[in-house]
Order: sequence, then structure tokens, then C-alpha cells
Amino acid sequence: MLGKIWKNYGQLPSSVEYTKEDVLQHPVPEHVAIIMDGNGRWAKKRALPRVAGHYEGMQVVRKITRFANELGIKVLTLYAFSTENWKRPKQEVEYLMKLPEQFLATFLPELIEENVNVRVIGNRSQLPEHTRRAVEKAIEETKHNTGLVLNFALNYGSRAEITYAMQEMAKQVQQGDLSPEQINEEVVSSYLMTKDLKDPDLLIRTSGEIRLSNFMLWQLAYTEFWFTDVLWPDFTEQHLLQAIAEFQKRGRRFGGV
Ligand SMILES: CCc1cc(N2CCCCCC2)n2ncc(-c3ccc(F)cc3)c2n1
Repeated sequence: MLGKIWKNYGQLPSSVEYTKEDVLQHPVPEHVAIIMDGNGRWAKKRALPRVAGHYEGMQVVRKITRFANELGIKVLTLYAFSTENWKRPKQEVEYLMKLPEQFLATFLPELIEENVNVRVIGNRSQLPEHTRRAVEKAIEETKHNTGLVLNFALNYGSRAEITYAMQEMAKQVQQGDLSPEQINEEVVSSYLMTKDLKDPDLLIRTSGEIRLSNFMLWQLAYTEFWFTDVLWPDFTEQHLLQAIAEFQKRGRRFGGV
């Protein structure tokens, strides 16, 4: 029974609907992070190839980005490809690596129109040239935008990020530009790929999986989690409203009483 409660945690009876006005009565989370899971399962349920789920998932990225911007959310971080995803079948990885350029070719003009600022965290050097070029063009063309920060985690792994930060700090100490006594949580955060962003206030994970999957392990220390069985391709504005409404009901204590 407990497992059932956990697995449906955050998935309210369909009778409970929220409106945008309901949610705008209270402060919305400034930074929302989403692990967009369930794309392959969505396709399998429909006897479609897995890549059909990824394609459908990409349409939801556009819809939720637009709605997050409307709600006044400041940062939306989307876990698009993890360092572990390279283990997937070659054809699937090749398809996934084409999605950024496909998404941007279709939606970059709209994102620019809506003042969205596209950023990427992850190791871009290991991406195919065509993927990297598309992403860097979007970063460049939106770098002055002051609206929603749309932050894609692409070839991202939190342990790799933290390990790289430690190596960089060790180099600074070795060069005499940093002393061990100076290293505190603020300095560590400044060596991470998210150094210019506040930590996520709300983490959403779809498809019923209840784990972090090597995502923003340092940054999520005080983040509220909202899990839902909904598969990412089926995720709607109403689900985002439900997650935010639940977030607004919780009293965050950041470790205090
Ligand atoms: C590289 C893997 C990947 C997968 C993917 N999926 C598939 C898996 C998750 C569901 C969403 C659709 N999307 N959707 C948008 C992007 C994207 C990334 C960077 C960027 F600058 C613009 C768009 C994306 N990237």
C-alpha cells in the first residue's frame, strides 16, 4: 500500500483541477527542474517505435516552456540527455542527437519572440558537431533575452559535474590561487555548471520512477520533489499547475523548524 501511495504521490484525483489564476494567487517556484521520463514507455503502450515517444516528448517541451513563461517561472531546467544515455541503442542515440536542431529549427523564432534565454548544462564537447552547433547558435541568439531561462541538461551527469569542480578547485589550490580554508559551500557552487542559477525550488519527475538518476545532486539539497505516474508525452499544463499548487501548500524549512 505504501508503495502505491508513493507511486501516485502528487497525482491528484482528476476531479481536482487548478486554474492558472489559482496558482498565481501565491508565489510560483522561481526554478523548476523536470526529469522528463516515460517517453519510451509511452510509445511501447501504443506499439510505436521508442523514437515516436521522444518526438511526442519534444512537443510537450514546447508547450510546457510556453506555459512556464506565462506563469512567470524564472528558470526551467529540463533533463534531456544524461551521461548514461550513451548506452542506448546506436540508432536511438543518433535520433536523440538530432532533436535539439529539430526543436530549434521549429521553435527558436518563437523562443526569441517570447524573450526566452536558452542555456545548456552538460559536457558539450562529447556531442556530435551538428548537435553542438545547433545548441550553441541558440545560446548565442538568445543570450541577451531576459525572460524565462530554458536550461537544457544535455550530456549531463551530476557526479561528473562535481568531480570536474573538485579537479578545478584542486588546480587552483595547487597554483596558490585558492586556499583549502576558503573552500565553502558557496565556493563549491561557483565551480558547478549551474553557478549562475539559483537552486531548483521544485523538481518534477514523470513516469512513476522515484529516483534522481544522477541529476543535480548538489543543487537539489533543499528542493521540493513532486512525482507523478504520468508519462512525459502525456504531461500537460494541468499537471504543471498541480505540481505548483502542491509546492505552494508545503512549508519549506531549508533544514530549520
Ligand atoms: C539531446 C537529447 C534531447 C532529447 C529531447 N527529447 C527526448 C527526451 C526527453 C523528452 C523531450 C524530448 N529533447 N527535447 C528538446 C531537446 C533540446 C535540447 C537542447 C536544445 F538546445 C533544444 C532542445 C531535446 N534534446
